Order: sequence, then structure tokens, then C-alpha cells
Amino acid sequence: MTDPTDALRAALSHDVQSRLQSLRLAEGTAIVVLDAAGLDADERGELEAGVKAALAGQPGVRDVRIALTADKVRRRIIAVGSGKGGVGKSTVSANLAVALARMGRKVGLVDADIYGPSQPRLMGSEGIKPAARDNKMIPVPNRWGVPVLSMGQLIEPDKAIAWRGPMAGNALGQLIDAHWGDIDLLVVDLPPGTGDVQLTMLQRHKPDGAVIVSTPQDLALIDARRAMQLFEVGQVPVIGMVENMAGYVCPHCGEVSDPFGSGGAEAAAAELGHAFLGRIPLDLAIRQASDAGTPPAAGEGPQAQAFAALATKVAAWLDAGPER
Ligand SMILES: Nc1ncnc2c1ncn2[C@@H]1O[C@H](COP(=O)(O)OP(=O)(O)OP(=O)(O)O)[C@@H](O)[C@H]1O
Repeated sequence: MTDPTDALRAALSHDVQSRLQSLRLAEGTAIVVLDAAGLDADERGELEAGVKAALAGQPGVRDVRIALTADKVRRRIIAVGSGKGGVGKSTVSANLAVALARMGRKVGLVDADIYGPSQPRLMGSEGIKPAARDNKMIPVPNRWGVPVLSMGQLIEPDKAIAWRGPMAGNALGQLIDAHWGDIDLLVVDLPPGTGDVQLTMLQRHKPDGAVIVSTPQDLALIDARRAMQLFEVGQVPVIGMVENMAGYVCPHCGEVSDPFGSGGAEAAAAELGHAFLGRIPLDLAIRQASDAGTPPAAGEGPQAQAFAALATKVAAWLDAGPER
């Protein structure tokens, strides 16, 4: 089912979209919150009138209500976590960020996985060091429009294992408090597991919401439940759970089979009262594209569609705002 607010969003000009903080449709009333920072009274009036003209008469809209805020847009943070390593958390983070950027969001990617920072490789920018200005790092751009900063750019690989929570928290601070420019959403690829390091990271740089990645196996699901508890302890709302490597797509005939069973993650999410955000199949094409530094979400076909569906759900959660 398509979200009716997508059509409304599309009816707005690019300039208005860049100021959009939230857009909801409640019983025929479109409620639009816009960032009006830097505009004078006349320009604010024009902005309001433009939005009203664009939305009035759209299907399902009887009334348009607009709220302008002059506050600086706060950069929102989505953490992507998993109970254990190797479930595809980095792959999901990278492709979620790319899929959100394809929807027009201004997204940056922070690779906080101190144990195995892999985002520069996944995004095809391995070996490029970020520049710095005024003691702050400048995120590394790429073809996908999703600038990246990675722990791999701060630490030597074999030292990470000895890190404690506060050190990781400080390092994450350097990645988050960087020159992100007009980026208003950061996807943070957390280290796998539910220890001290992860908790300090969450407490120091509190995400707005968390996405949990699991595979369909029972043991991975037990770990995923633990990850949900970590976010609850850190008082981070759980956006929902993604089942990765769900159903094997045969590279020869395209037939889908379920070597690890199916439906477990959905059941686990339901049991804990969280949303299920969808399945990403175990697909050789995903691994090959990822290894080549071309995120499958940037391509076409079923792989890109799976990540686009995930991004749509995450975006809807973000747009629901505090009244969610
Ligand atoms: N849906 C998928 N289909 C095929 N291969 C996948 C899929 N998801 C991830 N992979 C592959 O599985 C491997 C592990 O994925 P990834 O590095 O994203 O996991 P991770 O949970 O971030 O691991 P770590 O904890 O080591 O950082 C990679 O080779 C990746 O390309």
C-alpha cells in the first residue's frame, strides 16, 4: 500500500521539501511542519502560501495546516544494531542510507563498528582519508550521495578490541560532530553485540530510533532480543526489526528457498511488541555488489526494491514525529 503522504510530498517544490520537517494527513487535514530558519516575514508568508497552493485540491486533502519553526534543524540519528556479528548489519546500514538518499533524504552514514569498520569498502571509498577543518572531520563523499565517516579512519584495526565504552563514545563523538553540512539524518552502523561499548555510545549520542538486524536462525533471534533490550535500557525507541538473509535466491533459476526457516524474526518482533520492517533475501547479487563497493540499493531490480521498502518504513516512522 502506498503512503498517501508520498503524493503530497511529491507535490511540493524541491525548495519546500528541503525545509520539510514533517507532513501528516489526519482526517483530511494535511499538517505540515516546515523549518523557516533564515526567512523574513514576507518570505515566510510566501512559503506558507506556496505550500497551501500545492496541497489544496490534492486527493484526500480538505484543509492544510502549516507550522513554521525557526529552530535549526536538529540532525536525527538512526542506529542500526544487531545482537551478534555477521548478520549483515553493515550491509543493511549502507543500503538503508542509500535507499533513503534515493527518496530525496539528506543522509550521512557513520560507521561506528570499531571491531570491523566496513562502510568505506561497501560504499566504494576505501583508502580515502577524510580531510579536516577547524579540528573537525569532513565526511568522505561518494557516487551514491551518502557521505561517510568511519571508525576505520580513526583507529588502527588491531587496537579496537581493547577499547572501553568511554573511548568508543569519544570516538563516535568525533564522527557525529563533524562537518555534515546540510545532512539532516545520520544512519549509524553500531558495533555488533550488546556490551558496555554499545551502551556508552547510545547514552552519549542518543539516537532517535533503532533498527535491529537479525537472520532467521533461532540463535540469532535470541541475540536480536538482547539487542532490543539494550536499546530499551538506553531508552532508544526501537523502529523495528529487519530479517536479513531471509530466503535464499538461487542465482541460476531465481527460485527462493528457506535454508534457515522463515518468519522467525517477524514472530520475535511481534512477541516483543515491535514492528517488523521486512525481509532482505540471501542473494549472491547482494554480496557481489557489496564487495564491489556498489551498494545494491543504488541499482535496479528486486535487491534495490527490498531496501527501498525498508527505507520507506523507516522514513514513515521518522515523519510520524513525536506524536507517533
Ligand atoms: N542479504 C544478503 N545476501 C547475501 N550476502 C549478504 C547479505 N547480507 C550480508 N551479506 C554478506 O554477508 C557478509 C557479512 O555482512 P556484513 O559485513 O554486513 O555483516 P555485519 O553484521 O555488519 O558483520 P560484522 O559484525 O562483522 O560487522 C558480507 O560478506 C556481506 O556481503
